[in-house]
Amino acid sequence: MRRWVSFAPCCVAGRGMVFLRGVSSCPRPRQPQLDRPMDAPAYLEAYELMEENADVIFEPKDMMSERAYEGTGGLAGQPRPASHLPGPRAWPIVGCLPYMLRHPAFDPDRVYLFWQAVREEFGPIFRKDMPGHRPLVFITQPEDVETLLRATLYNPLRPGMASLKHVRRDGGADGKHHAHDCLFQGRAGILAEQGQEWWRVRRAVQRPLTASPLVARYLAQMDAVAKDFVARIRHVRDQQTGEVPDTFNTELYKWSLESLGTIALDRRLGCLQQEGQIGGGEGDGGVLQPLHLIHAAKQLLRALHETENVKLWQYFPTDSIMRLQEAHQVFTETDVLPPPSVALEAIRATEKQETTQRQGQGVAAPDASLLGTLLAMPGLSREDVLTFILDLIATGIDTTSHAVGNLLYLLARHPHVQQRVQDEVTREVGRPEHLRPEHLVTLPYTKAVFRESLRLMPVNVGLVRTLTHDTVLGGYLVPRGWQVVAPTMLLHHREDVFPRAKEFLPERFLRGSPWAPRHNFAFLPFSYGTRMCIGRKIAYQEIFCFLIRVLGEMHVQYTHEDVHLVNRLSYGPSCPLRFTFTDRP
Ligand code: HEM
Repeated sequence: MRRWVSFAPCCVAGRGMVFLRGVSSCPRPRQPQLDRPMDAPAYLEAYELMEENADVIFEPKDMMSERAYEGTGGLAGQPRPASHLPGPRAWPIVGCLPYMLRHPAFDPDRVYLFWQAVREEFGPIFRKDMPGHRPLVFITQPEDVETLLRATLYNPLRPGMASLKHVRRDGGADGKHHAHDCLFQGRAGILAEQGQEWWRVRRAVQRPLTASPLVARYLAQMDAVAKDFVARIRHVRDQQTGEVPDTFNTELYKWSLESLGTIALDRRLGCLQQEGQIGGGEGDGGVLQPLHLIHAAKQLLRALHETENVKLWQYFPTDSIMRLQEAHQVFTETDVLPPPSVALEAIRATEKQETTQRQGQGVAAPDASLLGTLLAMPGLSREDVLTFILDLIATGIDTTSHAVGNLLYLLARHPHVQQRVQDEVTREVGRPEHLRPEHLVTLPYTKAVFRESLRLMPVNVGLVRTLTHDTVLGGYLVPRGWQVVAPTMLLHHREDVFPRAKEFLPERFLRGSPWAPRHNFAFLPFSYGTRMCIGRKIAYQEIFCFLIRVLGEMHVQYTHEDVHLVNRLSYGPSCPLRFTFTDRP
């Protein structure tokens, strides 16, 4: 069965009001109608909350060119009807499948090559009709991305994750009763839910997840994980050549799970222990062993990728949906597997601890953990917290491990950039026993390198929204209910927006650069608005601990075949990342 890409949330792309400020000098192509449902006051709150929690990862002063974008802008006159949208020929029932499957650029692992070819043939906005779907509109101009995201700001409907919803909501693929049926109570969590139900949870978890002091409380643990990863590299690399084995992608994955576990599960899991030492994680009370956990997390992500791409599970229980259900249970059920689920166990431990610490009812202690804060949050049930933690695990592992893998690859291929990062890290941070929050904000060049790596080799496949009202995009009136996709690769590689777009030029993200992006909505790695990535602060902290510790101690080289991106739940590397690590003096 051939696969075609779907848009899982983490594939999909940020910043908050930074952009609103930064964009003021860009011409406003069109005035999108704002979807502000008068009968839904909760959504109105979203706007204020977004402003308060504007992304502070990328400071506007560091970030954007003030130059106006000189693109084609809006089209004068009446918009054309959607029926005039260009695109591959669509046949009754099969849509444009025959065109796609016969196209020389079509590769199910690299769908962006096909999209690029279609853009060349049909222009910057095109329509793709697929069997069983409403028409899908692809937009590749930053002005249209701005229109789309502003138009859906108050009610960001993101399609996808139907299989996760099925497993959580409808009692699982096998139709049997599972313990998690009562856990999820028919609710599917922020990844899969839309509208009021999505917002009910998102508004409660938004503040703790994006509050700098709370995330910074985990800096010491994430730093310890990064240091353990350096030791792990030394352990797994060839002692003569320094080259790591072709399982290194899995090592990155272990780092990511271990690092995320410090905040999401409030514990060290033990994924980076050397083989001889692997047992239960620290303070685990007998929960799953690290290797089982890694296996379950991998199975969850792989199965989710499959179920989101081939949806035969809607008609009968497929192997992929059964695997998704099985992996999901590993994190939730207490009676299926003898070791209690790691997520439930973490919640129980936190509840026990918090009950003794909490003075008043429903108020978390000032230094409460993320789990403790969420459990004390009014309006969030214990089941909501569990579901949310699972959502963090589902989205937070392959995104950061792929981002770091891509970054190491680009640094290995550009030794002069690597040298500059190392010089900056040595000068500004050195090799302290413990990293402090201020260390992470004194590395402008390293930040620029991180951004440029997310531009050239993005993690997110694209941003997707279902239109909640008719919207003019690229001069066409696209009807409400249609899905619109902004594919990252096609935006990030535009020569007119990113001069010398094919080159790795971190300087473009430094102030005053002649290669600076020409439009703010062309580069949204964490998306924009109320539905933007909620884990971006965590991702940033994890990745900077990694960079400081690994590049502070080692040089990285890569001598094998070129790496390109393949689409999974997020874009990942096409081959094993067999880096060579040598110790710096
Ligand atoms: C480099 C790393 C990452 C990138 C590039 C990234 C990017 C994204 C993007 C583009 C979205 C979709 C936003 C939209 O539809 O507008 C998203 C959503 C999300 N991300 Fe991330 N992400 C990263 C890391 C993480 C991490 C580490 C976590 C967890 C700790 C996480 C948790 C989530 C969740 C839960 C959502 C869904 C939010 C919602 O629907 O309300 N992400 N991310």
